Order: sequence, then structure tokens, then C-alpha cells
Amino acid sequence: MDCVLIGVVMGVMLLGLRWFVYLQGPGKRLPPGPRPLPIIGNIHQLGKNQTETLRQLAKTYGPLMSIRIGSVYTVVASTPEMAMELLQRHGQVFSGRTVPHAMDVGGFSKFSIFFGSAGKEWRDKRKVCKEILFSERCLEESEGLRQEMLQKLVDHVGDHCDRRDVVNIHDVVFMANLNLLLTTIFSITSPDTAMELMKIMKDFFSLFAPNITDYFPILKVLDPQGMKRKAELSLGKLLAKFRDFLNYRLDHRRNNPNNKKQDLLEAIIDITQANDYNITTQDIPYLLLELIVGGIDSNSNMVEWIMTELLFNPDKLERLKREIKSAVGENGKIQEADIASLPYLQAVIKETFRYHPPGPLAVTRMSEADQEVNGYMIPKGPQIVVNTWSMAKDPSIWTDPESFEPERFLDNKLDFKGQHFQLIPFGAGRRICPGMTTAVLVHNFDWKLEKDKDHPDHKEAILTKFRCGQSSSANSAPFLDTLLSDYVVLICKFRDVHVSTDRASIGLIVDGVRVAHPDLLVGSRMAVHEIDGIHITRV
Ligand code: HEM
Repeated sequence: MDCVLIGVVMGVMLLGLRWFVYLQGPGKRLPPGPRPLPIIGNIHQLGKNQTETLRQLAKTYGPLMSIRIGSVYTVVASTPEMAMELLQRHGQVFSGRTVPHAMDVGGFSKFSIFFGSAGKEWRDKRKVCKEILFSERCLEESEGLRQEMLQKLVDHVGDHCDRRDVVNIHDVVFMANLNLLLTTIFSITSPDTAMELMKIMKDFFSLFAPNITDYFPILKVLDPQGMKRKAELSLGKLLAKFRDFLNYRLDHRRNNPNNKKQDLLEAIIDITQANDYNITTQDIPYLLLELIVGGIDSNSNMVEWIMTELLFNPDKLERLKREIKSAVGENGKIQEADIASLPYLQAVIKETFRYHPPGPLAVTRMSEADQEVNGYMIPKGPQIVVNTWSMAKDPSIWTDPESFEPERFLDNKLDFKGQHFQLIPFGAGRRICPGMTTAVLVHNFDWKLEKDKDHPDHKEAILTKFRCGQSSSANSAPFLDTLLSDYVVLICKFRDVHVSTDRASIGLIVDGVRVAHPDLLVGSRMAVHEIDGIHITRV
């Protein structure tokens, strides 16, 4: 162990020396930042709420600053102007990605659109996503399947409603999104398949927790948190599943040449067989994995946040329901095409993206060459991060940024498609998210808040969630155990449907692990036990 420690110290010192020498060169000055300590860099300053810490640090060091996390140099942009400089003006230079150690398995990072370097193969895969898979024609063809699947979801929640059961909103939304993707990509509607995949995927998502080897690469060989071993296992299982789906479909095509399915898998196979792009059959399982994994968690989080915010803001929920009812009638259903003519719904979605930036440090790149930005020199190599959280909370950009106000988007053309850098939930520039779509589950139930806190189901619901929380902590990082012992449950009741959301399901990032909504834990809302009929209980 001593040798390892000496190795770590020497490695970090050599790296520091290399940088010191490099940064002394003429005209080479990194953006300013807090002074790093030897070996750990600025880790000790980051605390649990990294995005907020970085926002505070930016007040001292400016909109473009440098910090060192372990041995990883990181440049942080905290304003729309700096985000535009990095992602658009110098988009080519800052189009690399750092590959987490756990994702560097089985050739995944090489095949991946997200982690792959921005070369010809990456361009081809993006082109396929944009021009074919997410093209209007392809999405229109599979709309019928999605409507069918959404109806099943509505029926499922309706059954719970009839039985007066508790519905776990996180699982319902996650499953709905998984089903949506399975239907659109594979025409698969089997609940058993979805359930099996959901279990493997939850293991896979746990790999996005912070891994010490990413900040101290010298420890990679030891894999102290076992993340790489876990990644090999869950990635292996997922890829095996997608290979099965692919082989089954290839057989089906051979045996039924005139009976093609209307889904994305069919389109992908056509592409590989036409040989127009640099994509082979061997790439397909990786591409499928990326589409499912890329979409599911971010989509689920957003839908959960939308619902959470609407519950906290019943007046906004009422306004939205009025808009939807006047557009599609009392009993009508929203079609995908209706969304364009529902301005308040769009405003709610935009405000949720602003108020809860999806993965507030999700826009993470790597510098591919030396580049001067704003009078500073960013050399080749550092990680580049855009702190969208900082922009969301900036009073010089948004009036009253701490309040949830969809109305702020009604009288302007502000959008999230990568042109307005104050709102970039999908990133911007060359690597902008190719799956810029989302789903909203607000219409089909008459969501209403519980007034009757003595309802007999109420206590049982809390206990059920508490048991869930404890069992889920067994697979989590150790610090989660402490957090979960102080478990918070939010119980709401809508008409006859109970919806319970807990910290594990609604999305606060603590040390990079999603556990809860910060406001519920530390903000003013936690100080009271009941607001407008929503019961918040500390168990
Ligand atoms: C609410 C939903 C979603 C959000 C908020 C989201 C957000 C993001 C963000 C922030 C990035 C990084 C962009 C950058 O570096 O500039 C990204 C990349 C990506 N997303 Fe999404 N995403 C969502 C849905 C989806 C869906 C549905 C898919 C696929 C079905 C998808 C697939 C991808 C892929 C493949 C990339 C990598 C692009 C590249 O590096 O070239 N995402 N997403």
C-alpha cells in the first residue's frame, strides 16, 4: 500500500510540474481559480453541493475559472457568454469528451456517440440519428405504437386509482419512458422485458456515481470502488439483450421479407445494409444501448420535476389543465402534434428545464487543442464544464430566479434548442443532444392534492416508501446510508391516486449521486410540515 501511496504522490507531483512548466510559457495563463492543495487539488472546497459551490466560486474568480479536482484540471464556464464562447465560437476545439474509467470497458467508449471523439464515425452516427432515426417521418410512423403504450400506462395508473394504491412516481415515469423507447425502437410492448431491462439499467446508472479513479487515474489499476468490474457486468448484460433483439429481428426479416416493422431497429438495419454510412451490424447493439440509456434517465427526471413543480404550484397546474382542456376538450387526449399549439405547456417545460437544469454539470467536454478564450489560455487536455445551475440562478439573467414562473417564457421566443445560451438543457453546438424530445404526463388525470391527512392509506404509504428507501441504500454509495436514515417522504394524493416521491426518486445530486430535491431537504419547504395540503413527513 505504501508503494501505491508513493506512486500517487510522485504521479501527481510530476503532473503538477508539467503543468507549471507549461503555464509559464509566453501568453499561457489559465483562467483564475482557487489555489489548489497538493494531491487533492480543490476537492476539499467542493463540498456536497458542487454546482452551488462552483457558482459561489465564480463570484470571486469570474465567469471562466479553473479548479483542480484531484489531478484533473477543470475549466468552468458560468455565464451564457462564456458558454457561447466554448460551445459555439470554439465548438470544434471544445468538442472532446473525458471518458469515465467505468465507461472505458468492452470498447464501449469507442463506439459511443456520447463518449466517442468527434471524428468521422461519430459524425456518421449523429447523422443517422438526426436524419433518419429522429426524423419526422420515422417518429410519425411509430406514433401509433406510442399512443397505444401511453394508453396502457394511463390504464395502469387508473387501476391503482381504483384500488386506492400508492403509485411510486419515479418508477412509473421511468417505466413509461423505458416502454416508450422500447416501443419506438423495437416495437416491444412486453412488461416482462421492460421490467428485466429496468433492473439491469438501474445497476448501470449507479455507475455514474463519483469514482475516485477518475480524479486519481493512478488508482485505476486497483479499481477501489469496483466500478469498472460492475460496469463490465451490467454493460455486458445490456449488450447481450440488445444483441438478442437484433438477432431475433434479423431472423424475422429473413423469414418475412414483406412484413417489415415500423420502428427504429428496422431503420437502423436498413442503414447498415445500404452501406451509406460507416455503421456496421456490429455497431447496432451499441447504438441501441446509447439511445435507450441516453434518453431514459434524463427524460424521467424531467417529467418527475415537471410533476413535482406543478404539485407545488397548484395555480400553474390549473392554468395548464385549462389550456389543455380548451385545446382538446374535456375527455380528449393530447396528440404529439398538439404540443406545438399549447404555449403554457411549452412554458412549463422550459421553466422546468431552467429551474432544474438536467444534470447541472451535464454539458461536460474536453479541450482538444490550445485555445485562447477571453484573454486566457486553455491548453489541450482539461475537462470543460458549463455550470448551467449558475446561469439558472443568476438574477442578472432572470427576474426572481428562485421562483418557478412558466409565465416568464410566454412573451418571448426563448428556447432550449442551443441558440439561447442562458437555457441549454440539451447542450449546444456540435455535440448538442440528438434526442431533444420529452414527454409530459399531466393531462389524463385530474391531479389534486390531498386534504385528508388522516386517511388510513397515508401511514402505510409512508412505511412502504421507508422500506423501499432502506433496501435501495444497500446498493448505493456509503454516504447514502446516512442520508437515508434521515428519510424524507413526500406524500401527495391526487383524486384517488396516491403519489409518493422520495429523495431517491426526485433528483438532488449529492456528490454526483441523484438522491433528492435540495429544496425538500434544506430549503424553506422542509421547515414546515404541511403546505397547501402536501404532507412532508420526516420518518
Ligand atoms: C429530457 C431529455 C434529455 C436531456 C435533458 C438530455 C441532455 C443531454 C445533454 C446535456 C447532452 C450533452 C450535450 C453537449 O455536450 O452539448 C446530451 C447528449 C446526448 N444525448 Fe441527450 N438528453 C435528453 C434526451 C435524450 C434522448 C431521448 C436521447 C436518445 C434517444 C439522447 C441521446 C443523447 C446522445 C446520444 C448524446 C451524445 C451526443 C454527442 O456527444 O454527440 N438524449 N443529452
